[in-house]
Amino acid sequence: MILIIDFGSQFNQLIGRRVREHKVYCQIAGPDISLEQIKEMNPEGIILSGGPSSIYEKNSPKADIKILKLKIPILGICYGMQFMVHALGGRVAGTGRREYGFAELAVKEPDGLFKGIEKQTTQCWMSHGDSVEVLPKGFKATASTENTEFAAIANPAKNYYGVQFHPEVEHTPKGKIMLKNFLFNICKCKPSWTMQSFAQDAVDKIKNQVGDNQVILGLSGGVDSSVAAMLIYKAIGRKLTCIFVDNGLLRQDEAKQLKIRLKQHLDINIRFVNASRDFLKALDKVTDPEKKRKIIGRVFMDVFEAEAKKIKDVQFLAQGTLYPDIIESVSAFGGPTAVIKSHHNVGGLPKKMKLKLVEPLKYLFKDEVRLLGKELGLDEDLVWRQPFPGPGLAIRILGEVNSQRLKILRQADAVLLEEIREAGYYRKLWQSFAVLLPLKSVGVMGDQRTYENIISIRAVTSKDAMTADWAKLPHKLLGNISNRIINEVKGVNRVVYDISSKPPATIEWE
Ligand SMILES: Nc1ncnc2c1ncn2[C@@H]1O[C@H](COP(=O)(O)OP(=O)(O)OP(=O)(O)O)[C@@H](O)[C@H]1O
Ligand SMILES: O=c1[nH]c(=O)c2[nH+]cn([C@@H]3O[C@H](COP(=O)(O)O)[C@@H](O)[C@H]3O)c2[nH]1
Ligand SMILES: NC(=O)CC[C@H](N)C(=O)O
Ligand SMILES: [Mg+2]
Repeated sequence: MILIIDFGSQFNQLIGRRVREHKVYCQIAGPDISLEQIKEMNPEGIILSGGPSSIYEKNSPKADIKILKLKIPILGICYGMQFMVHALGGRVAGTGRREYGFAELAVKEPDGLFKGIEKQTTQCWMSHGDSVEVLPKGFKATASTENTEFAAIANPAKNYYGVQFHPEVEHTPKGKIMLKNFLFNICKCKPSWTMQSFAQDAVDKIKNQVGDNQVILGLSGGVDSSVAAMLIYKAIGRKLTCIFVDNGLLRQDEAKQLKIRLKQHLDINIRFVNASRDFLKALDKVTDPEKKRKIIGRVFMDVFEAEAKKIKDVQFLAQGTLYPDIIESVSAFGGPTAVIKSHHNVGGLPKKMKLKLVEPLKYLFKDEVRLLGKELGLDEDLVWRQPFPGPGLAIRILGEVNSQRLKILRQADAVLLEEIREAGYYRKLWQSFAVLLPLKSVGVMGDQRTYENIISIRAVTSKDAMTADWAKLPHKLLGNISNRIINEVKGVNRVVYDISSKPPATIEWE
């Protein structure tokens, strides 16, 4: 396995992905990971990620410099390389020669990271203000750009490599080869990590973690929690009880349909709990998005704890949390990445919890979970279900959430989904849904003045929800959706289309 030490780069999840694309398992840890922990993990190689800080600043994140004595190959990327240089006695400084975006990389020798890259120059993608000025002993420059003499460095005797640019982004076209060289030629990894081996590993880990205890799992009918349920069921069988919570924030007929479907496809203990009243009561008059999310996280937990009490020996709560849920929710390792929004299952959880978490998917991305689902034999329909957030319609009703507004949004959303499905767009889109705005506008219907609600259509394409683009839906389809919503949903007289990407917007509106 490869250990990635995260200094707060926006791209660290991408590094992980790239490593796994080469069928090598990896884990990401904060710079505060101890030497003992690293030894226990016994990685074949360590990748030090980039980060927003400058190494010569007093409080910049630093890993234990003893990792440089472990005789494990190291690849430092950007800040990661600067950390390594600084720790080994070289010099890093803000030279004023900043580089953002494309740069032409002149490779000195097709060896080490650059093995197989025959061409003398290739493109790379840069994002830095600091540069290496003096190399530590034993290092040489292996590539440079116009502004950066030490764009890539190596100490082959020790298997230490550093790059100032980012090999993990798509804009470095040969980045894949460089990472491959690091993994297979330098670290001598074997490409043996597959979804199958991941599943086996995950099952073993679950067994270890929970022992003879009972586990409850929040089952939403989405792909993540369904896959988590299958893994845990494999590990502990009937000691798993799934709990499906109707929080009153689900889409039209969803609770009913899910009940039927879940029973059909997953032969597992499932309890259905209707807690709509608790959720709606707690959300009464609340308009702030983060408050809504925290309230929902808390009520979910109240329900889970109450259910746990009804079963003997429950100490664990399992969830289908994925890596992007965590990235956006927490300021990673107390450090540099910012909180974007509190996903109900991560940042929305209460600080003190009686139940311990089991989250077998927390290092995976959605497309990986879908592959895993397929591998485990999960029903096609479930594998390809569009994601639906736990806080449900509450974060798609801007402003107050009440039963009247829920009714409007449910109807509009049902029309939208029906049209999207009929037009053959459901699977092509990451998500497609309706949002109810906290505004009214004037219209004229049957010669009468109306003053009614506005629905926004949101449809996006994405690979992993970290970034997303608004979908270029055909005008005819948009027209049909708009017509039908205005005609069929009482209380709506205007429909708009959201044409913002993520970033700078997010997929959900709250
Ligand atoms: N209605 C619900 N009842 C029980 N647990 C839920 C419910 N909604 C969400 N959860 C829990 O919160 C986790 C995160 O929700 P999320 O929507 O991200 O995942 P999912 O529903 O499993 O999959 P998808 O992203 O495809 O909807 C779920 O995996 C599940 O454990
Ligand atoms: O289970 C969830 N609990 C949450 O609190 C939550 N918030 C956002 N999402 C889903 O995450 C993806 C990214 O959403 P954003 O671009 O809005 O951050 C999108 O797919 C969102 O639907 C959530 N899922
Ligand atoms: N992307 C990075 O890792 C940047 C490193 C450092 N902050 C610099 O500006 O050089
Ligand atoms: Mg969901």
